[in-house]
Order: sequence, then structure tokens, then C-alpha cells
Amino acid sequence: MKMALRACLRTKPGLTALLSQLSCSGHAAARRAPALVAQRSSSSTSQKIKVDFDQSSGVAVMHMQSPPVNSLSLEFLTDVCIALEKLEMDKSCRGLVVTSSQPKVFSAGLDILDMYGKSPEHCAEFWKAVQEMWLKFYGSNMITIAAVNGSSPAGGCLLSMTCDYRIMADNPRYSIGLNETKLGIVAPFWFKDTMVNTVGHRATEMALQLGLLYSPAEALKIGLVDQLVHEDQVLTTATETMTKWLAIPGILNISYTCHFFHLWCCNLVCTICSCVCQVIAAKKIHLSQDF
Ligand SMILES: CC/C=C\CC(=O)SCCNC(=O)CCNC(=O)[C@H](O)C(C)(C)COP(=O)(O)OP(=O)(O)OC[C@H]1O[C@@H](n2cnc3c(N)ncnc32)[C@H](O)[C@@H]1OP(=O)(O)O
Repeated sequence: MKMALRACLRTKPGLTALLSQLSCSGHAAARRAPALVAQRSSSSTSQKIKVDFDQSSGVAVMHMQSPPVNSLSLEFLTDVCIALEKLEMDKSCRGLVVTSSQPKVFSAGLDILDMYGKSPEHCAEFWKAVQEMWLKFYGSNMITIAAVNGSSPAGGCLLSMTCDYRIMADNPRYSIGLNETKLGIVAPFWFKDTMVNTVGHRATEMALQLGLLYSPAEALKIGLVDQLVHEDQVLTTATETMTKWLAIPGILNISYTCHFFHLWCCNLVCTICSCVCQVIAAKKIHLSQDF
């Protein structure tokens, strides 16, 4: 079954299809598929992901356990997506806390070794999986809380920003942010948009231009995380916070999530239109130079 789902994830024809599947038929179809219904007891989805589901509270905790630093490889991303999809299909699961089992690190971001020197086919699969993870978390019907119990650069920061709420360990040795610029990489626009939605336009501009990594205190100041707690309290605080969120009538939570996701889709359409306009303008300039 897992293999079939993996194959399904990997043959999706791109972001547009992912978006349309997520926003309309994908989730509904998945919910109807009895073979995909998650077990309601505590279960371990894969070696790299452990999911503890407490049926009485309706809260699942996803532990990322991909040593050494939970870097997001194609394999790991696929496992994360499968685990999330299973939880999404179980209507009794209303809240998800995502955290790390690795010491000192939430996630080191995209697996650099999985991006370098690979075939174009592998790169396409890889980026599809990154988008899939982002879409699944951002568009989730569950309340999602990131229990950031360690450093969370780049893609790790993105993962935490797709959650509804972020609690970080108050340890000045840890850092969080989109540091791609410092690595000589341009963060994709959907990384940028996710950050704009989290901390606003100006803070994102600074963060991306300078490739800033923030200490927990700085991250709290700009709103990149919502709460700092002692390292030992991150997970317990996350589950306590979840109780408060779940006390809000579910329909309202879902409606807000849809609202923000809708806003993002509108932005995407605008971005595409703007790109098309730029291409047309560039072609016109090119043509006028020919004459
Ligand atoms: C277009 C958008 C593109 C990209 C978005 C991205 O996400 S790119 C990835 C950006 N990630 C980073 O810049 C993080 C780099 N890593 C670190 O800063 C530190 O490793 C970290 C996470 C703070 C942990 O530090 P710590 O001191 O605990 O571990 P150490 O540095 O010794 O690393 C342990 C081993 O993990 C390997 N590793 C670290 N990060 C990655 C990664 N992103 N991908 C793959 N592998 C990674 C590191 O090389 C060490 O390996 P080893 O074999 O033990 O030497």
C-alpha cells in the first residue's frame, strides 16, 4: 500500500495538479478510500517517522527521526507525506504536533546531498516532494503545531511556518530562518510567501535579502515563532496549546485555514500573471531592438 501511495505521489504532474487535488477532490477522494484509513492506536509509520496518536484527545504527535539532522531527502519527504495523509484521512485526528527526535535539531532543511549531482528526473521528484510536503501541511484540515526543539534552518523553517503555531526551545544555541541566500540559493517564491504570511513583508524582505538565521529570542520578536519555552517543555506545551486550539469549533478553524490558503492561491495566480506579463514585455523589448 505504501509503495502504491509513493508511486501516486511521484506521478502527480506538478504544482498545478497538486493544488487542484488538494483544494478539491484529492482530500475528499482520499477520505473515501477505506484502505488508507490510519490505525487509531499508536503506530510507527516508517523508520524515519514515528506517529503517536492519542485517540481520546484526537491529537497525533509526529516525531521526525531521520539521523543525524532530519534533513529532508526525497525518501524522508515521502514518508512525511504518507504519514500526514494517513492522519488527514482519519477524521478522529484533529490536531497534529510535529517535532524532532534528533538532539539539537528540528530539521536541517532540504537534504543538500539529495539536491547535488542527481539526475534531472531525481531533481523533479525531489522538488515535487518538497512542494507536496508544503501543500499538505499548509492545506491541512488539522490544527498543526510545530514543537521546534532545535535548530531549524531553511526548509526546516519552512516546515515550521506551514503550521498554525510554533513553539521553540529557548536555547540561544539554536537558530531558525530562511538562510538560503547565504548558501547562494534563491528561496522559491512559495518559501517567501509563506514567510510573508508569517512575519509580514518587511521582515521577510530583510530575512531573505540577508539570509538571516534568528536566535529564538529574535524569532519571537519578529513573530517567526509564537512562544519560547524551556527545552524540556516544548512538547508538553505544544500538546497543552493544542487543547486550546481544539476547543474552538472545528468549522471555524477549517474556514480560517481555507481563507489563508485561498489568499495564497490568489497570490499564485497574480504571480503567474505577472511573470507572463514580464515575458511578453521582454519579448516586445527584444522585438523593438531588432528593428
Ligand atoms: C531553493 C531552496 C533551497 C534550499 C532550501 C534548503 O533547505 S537548503 C538546506 C539548508 N540547510 C542548512 O543550511 C543547514 C546546514 N546545517 C547546519 O546548519 C547544521 O548541520 C545544523 C542543522 C545546525 C546542525 O548542527 P550540528 O552541529 O548539530 O550538526 P553538524 O553540522 O555536525 O551536522 C551533522 C551531519 O549532518 C549533515 N547535514 C547537516 N545539514 C544537512 C543538510 N541540510 N543536508 C544534508 N546533510 C546535512 C552534516 O553534513 C553532518 O554530516 P557528517 O557526515 O556527520 O559530517
